[in-house]
Amino acid sequence: MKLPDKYEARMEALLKEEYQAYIESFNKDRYYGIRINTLKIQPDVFKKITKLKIKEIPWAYNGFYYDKDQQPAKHPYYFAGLYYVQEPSAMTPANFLPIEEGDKVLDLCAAPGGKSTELGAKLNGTGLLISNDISHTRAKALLKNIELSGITNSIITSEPSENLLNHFPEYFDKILVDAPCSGEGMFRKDPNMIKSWENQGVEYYSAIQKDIIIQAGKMLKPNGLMLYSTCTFSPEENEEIIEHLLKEYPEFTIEKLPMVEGFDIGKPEWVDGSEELKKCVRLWPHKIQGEGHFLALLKKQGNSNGIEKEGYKYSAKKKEYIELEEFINENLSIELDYNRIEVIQEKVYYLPKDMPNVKGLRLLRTGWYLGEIKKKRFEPSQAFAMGLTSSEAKSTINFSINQDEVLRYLKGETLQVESSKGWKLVCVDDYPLGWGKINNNVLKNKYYSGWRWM
Ligand SMILES: C[S@@+](CC[C@H](N)C(=O)[O-])C[C@H]1O[C@@H](n2cnc3c(N)ncnc32)[C@H](O)[C@@H]1O
Repeated sequence: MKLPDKYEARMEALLKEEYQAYIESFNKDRYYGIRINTLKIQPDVFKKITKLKIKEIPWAYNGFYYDKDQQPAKHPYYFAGLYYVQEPSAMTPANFLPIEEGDKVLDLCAAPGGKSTELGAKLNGTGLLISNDISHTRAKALLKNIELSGITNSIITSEPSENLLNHFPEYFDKILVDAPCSGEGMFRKDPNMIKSWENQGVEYYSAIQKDIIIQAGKMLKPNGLMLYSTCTFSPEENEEIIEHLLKEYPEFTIEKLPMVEGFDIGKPEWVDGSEELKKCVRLWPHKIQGEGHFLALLKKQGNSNGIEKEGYKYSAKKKEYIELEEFINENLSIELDYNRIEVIQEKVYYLPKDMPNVKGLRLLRTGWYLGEIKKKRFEPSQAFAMGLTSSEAKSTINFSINQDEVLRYLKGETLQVESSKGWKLVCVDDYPLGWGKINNNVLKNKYYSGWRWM
């Protein structure tokens, strides 16, 4: 791999005697990982049911390496949302941000959702997750991953950080800023990053990151925690950004992060910064089995309770959702708080508890999209299926992983299945994949066409 001369010279000047080991890491293979979605399955249970050859990642209790000749994204368990395919080092930011159930969490730069899906799993259906990305196109991929993971308490926005700040000053308990960066830590994984580094380098991103971290800081409640991460090495995008926050905002302190074997500390000497920066963490491809990353956990000191935002005015009217209620009574054993239902142009959503007022924001999703009312009938959505467990459905079609019907279902085929008439939650080994409707032992396939197995 040919790295830009300018880049090599910078890295040599920074790394000195370590530089050779760093450069040699480019001759080795990159590492591949999956992260288990604990909303759906625990890692020890997954280990028992999977045929993938996997090995624990030391810094992520739910992360596993897999061999590169395997294709985990081409497996029905992936379609059931049991795991997310993620570069191993990229598992650190969401794993190291201590989320507690009930927290209000912001993932500011969230697409395509590698970290949001873990934050949502840690919330375990409680609190609120706002996942945002300035890019509308990338936010659509985020939406898919949130839905596939079965996260039901999230709001997906597509806004620049300053707009979010206008809505949410001192509102969040936890914030993840996985900042846009020059991507130096991903050169081995994705050589296309080199071109983009040459086009928009370190200084371009450093200026953006300085704005973003200050805006994020203002959205954090006193006593809240914010994790800043990048997948790049340049001090201008890492220690310098943290130093900038501490100068502008002396209420912030750097908190210690777990140090796993091979992790390196922050480098104050690279930015003429305070010794505190040593509490930041650096991941290097020549020291660990993963790509490059930078992490800093920041606490905002203070003792107010933050600024409570005006709550959302739930306005559910029974006549709007009567078909949904009928569908649930007939097919499911779940209890919904019907006050939280919202119907917009026949589309039915289950809004998060403690939903904030989001008027004026560009929204891709508010809460759990349950389905559509079509001709006085409720038609459940793919996202509804993904947020359920098999035991919550009164009637399922449960295929075992070895049955060829699983792939045929995921490809959208109509299947012959002996079963009673009506809606069925179609599952693989008891994990929901989507909906089907039986009539005369024929399963009409309701798997969302945009997600089909190709
Ligand atoms: C490193 S990527 C995020 C990856 C993501 N956290 C994940 O794990 O899948 C950075 C993201 O920041 C977004 N971004 C850039 N500028 C932004 C801004 N001002 N506000 C919010 N998002 C921004 C980009 O569109 C990009 O998707």
